[in-house]
Amino acid sequence: MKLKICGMKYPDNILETGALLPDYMGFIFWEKSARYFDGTIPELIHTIRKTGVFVDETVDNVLSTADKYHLQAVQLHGKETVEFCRELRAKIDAKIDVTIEIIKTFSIDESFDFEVLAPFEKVCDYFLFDTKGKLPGGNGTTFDWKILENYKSEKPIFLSGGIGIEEIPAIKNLKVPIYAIDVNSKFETEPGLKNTTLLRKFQKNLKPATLNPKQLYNEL
Ligand SMILES: O=C(O)c1ccccc1NCC(=O)[C@H](O)[C@H](O)COP(=O)(O)O
Repeated sequence: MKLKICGMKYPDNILETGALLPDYMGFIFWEKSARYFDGTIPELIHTIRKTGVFVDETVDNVLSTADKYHLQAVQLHGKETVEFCRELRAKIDAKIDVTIEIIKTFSIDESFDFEVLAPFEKVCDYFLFDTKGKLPGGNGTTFDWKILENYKSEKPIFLSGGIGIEEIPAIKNLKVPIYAIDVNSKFETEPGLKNTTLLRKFQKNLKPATLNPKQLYNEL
């Protein structure tokens, strides 16, 4: 199971967090966020996929930001449509020098209808399930994961929304194909500043040996 640490902001803290070798690191390119990123990303080991998080941006702005920061993944965290994702996918695929993953977020509450995902299957690489809240993201609350029983797709997901150390036992019992866990505010001392001691503890507790078989395929 992979780990994405989202909402990075400060260069020294980015380096310190990078030393934990997460699989993804997220940078928020939504100006209204307390974690809005407009700095310089320090050099990170290439195995960490730098991920830009966007909320209802234009395709061209997503692409130019991806170019500027050499992003390996873009996370669409607003109400982006299937057509938007298709156009973005086509423009990314036309690039010969880079591959950029598309992660499409869906904000989940008790009435979420998983049928809406079907047309997105072919135009994005992963779904990310976050908790529906006041803000598009970073609300710090979990959703009721029981609703994931309605997820019938084989597409691996990023599980997100208020995840902290206490959630690990429940994560290990989930029967959905989890590709990555996305963490953010539960590991902060202030918005954008991550507590690496706590993150290390989380990583250690999320070890693959204790995952269920459906989750383990991601480790092969
Ligand atoms: O974190 C933000 O400030 C944010 C603002 C607007 C859109 C997305 C944002 N975060 C994206 C993420 O991937 C977060 O990790 C995700 O929402 C979970 O955050 P949290 O509930 O704090 O764990």
